Amino acid sequence: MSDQSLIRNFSIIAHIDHGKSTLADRILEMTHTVDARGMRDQVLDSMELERERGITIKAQAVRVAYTAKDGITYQLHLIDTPGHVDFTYEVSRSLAACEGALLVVDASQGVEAQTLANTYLAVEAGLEIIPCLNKLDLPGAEPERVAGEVADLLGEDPDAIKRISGKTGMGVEEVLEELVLRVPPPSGDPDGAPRAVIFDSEFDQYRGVVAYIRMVDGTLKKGDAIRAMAAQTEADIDEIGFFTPKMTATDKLTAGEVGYVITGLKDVTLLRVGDTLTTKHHGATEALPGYKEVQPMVFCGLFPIDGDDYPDLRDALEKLTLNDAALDWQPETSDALGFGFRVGFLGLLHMDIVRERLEREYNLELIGTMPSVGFEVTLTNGEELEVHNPSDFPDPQRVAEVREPFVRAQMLMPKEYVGTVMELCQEKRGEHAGMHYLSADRVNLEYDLPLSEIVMDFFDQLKSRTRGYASLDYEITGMRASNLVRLDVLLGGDAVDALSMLVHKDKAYAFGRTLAEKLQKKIPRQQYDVPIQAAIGSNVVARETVKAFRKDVTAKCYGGDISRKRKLLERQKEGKKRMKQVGRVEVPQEAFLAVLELGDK
Ligand SMILES: Nc1nc2c(ncn2[C@@H]2O[C@H](COP(=O)(O)OP(=O)(O)OP(=O)(O)O)[C@@H](O)[C@H]2O)c(=O)[nH]1
Repeated sequence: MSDQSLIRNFSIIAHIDHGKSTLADRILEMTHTVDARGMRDQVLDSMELERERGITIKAQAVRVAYTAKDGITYQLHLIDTPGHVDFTYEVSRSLAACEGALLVVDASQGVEAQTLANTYLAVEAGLEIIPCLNKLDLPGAEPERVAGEVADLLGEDPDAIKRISGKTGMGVEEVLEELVLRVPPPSGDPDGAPRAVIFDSEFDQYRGVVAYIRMVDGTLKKGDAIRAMAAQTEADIDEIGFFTPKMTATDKLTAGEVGYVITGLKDVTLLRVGDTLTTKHHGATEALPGYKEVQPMVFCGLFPIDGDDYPDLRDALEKLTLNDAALDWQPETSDALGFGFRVGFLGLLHMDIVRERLEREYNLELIGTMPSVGFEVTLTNGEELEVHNPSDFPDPQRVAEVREPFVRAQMLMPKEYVGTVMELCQEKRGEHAGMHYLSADRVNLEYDLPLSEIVMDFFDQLKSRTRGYASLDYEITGMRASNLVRLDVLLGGDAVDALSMLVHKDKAYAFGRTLAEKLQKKIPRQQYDVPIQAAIGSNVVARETVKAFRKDVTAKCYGGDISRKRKLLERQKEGKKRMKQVGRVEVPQEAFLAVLELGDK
């Protein structure tokens, strides 16, 4: 089918847990896209980790045939979007492949930070937005209040907003009717030079890179020689098709359609999200707008506990990179931790996911250093540096200016928490940027904050100070000059490079003192006293000592029960697993993250 007037391309956008995947499942079920037997919950979240964590990481696209009440069968493409702040760019590209969006808001919760962020992205992309209040089956649902919030956000009539339950299916059909009526069909040129936007790409071990595309103009056919305009990649189309949600091969995709191409390329960076595909011969000369190379924003060092695993860690990173164009890494040597890699991520969730996959799927035991952001440094001789690792920070004498990334954060919360959240933002060097009421008692607070503070423990603090009631979203707004200094930690007199960090000068002393206290509790007793010092340059700002231990763990066994003794020794070994020998001192993984707990003294 290629009559554009019958195509509707849409996404479902929502705050985390508001029920996006459940609604998608219901739509697939109601349109018989997936039969009852093939139906498992959340068909669209295919990655194992994704399922386990209940979050959507990869955007997916399914073709659905829907016969509306007017008797016409429409071809709907449901494009799933990642639901997390780390993947904003991917969300924006998925939305660029659509003409409409279903905005799902949990009627027992209300408008949250990602509701706003995703709505803004959808408005920016010029989409027709159909709001739905979800989870109406819950006794705690407050559709009237939440309809008011959504109505304010979109300028809609609160009574016209759909009331649905993704769980029971109530109201879902009405939403599809509305979608067919209100979302405009695609309007590209079916006879023009082919142009398709890549809104996702993934690596399949057997088939190579699968690029998810939305045809904007013209036609792409099996066998066509194609070109990715930004990456300058050329390849032939081995297979072209669409998702039902199974991959279903076809001979061509034409303007308005959504599907995939397989080319045999082996590296996702060759077909990047946001790039435009055209044909090599008689192709388009102008790419579709909006392509951007994503930059890693958060960095951390990853080191194998057992140095022999270094080559395995490299292999594992290479494999993950095949499927993750946003992952960036290079070898790093640390005096303390040996050989490892400095890895760049889009954000903290991305970092957690990659670490977990390395440990789980590749069986690696890793020490991860404190996450840090990328800094820009201008030296006194005018030279510019990018610093991704605090231990590479130049001698302060040579530094003319340091700049760090700032974000504009939006925090939504009940009004009684505004005071405590403002206090938190001030502590984290925030600048107030705005505040308004969403409804009588819910407030949207905006602050400009350094990303480095968010990376530390901001989200946890926000959650704990608002008893879980606040939601957060942010976007990077640019670099700003800051007065930062490097704080070093010395164990047994030796500086441990992996524990260095950049902190604001005004906070450095207090920070150093608390950090030394935390480390003193984290580092187990050893055969001798271990002095811990925090220093800025040669200036020691704090000092603590881990006293030598007096008792042997096995001393209590009286040498009698040999199996018990072995067990104890084994347990001790187990506990040591996540230890790293740093000079003469054994340091556990948690010490490297001690700084994350500085807030909750
Ligand atoms: N009672 C009720 N629960 C629902 C409904 N829709 C979703 N849920 C539940 O809400 C939780 C989150 O639903 P999901 O569909 O996973 O939410 P999501 O928005 O896809 O979440 P992310 O993928 O993390 O963005 C799950 O426990 C669902 O079972 C509904 O209509 N009624």
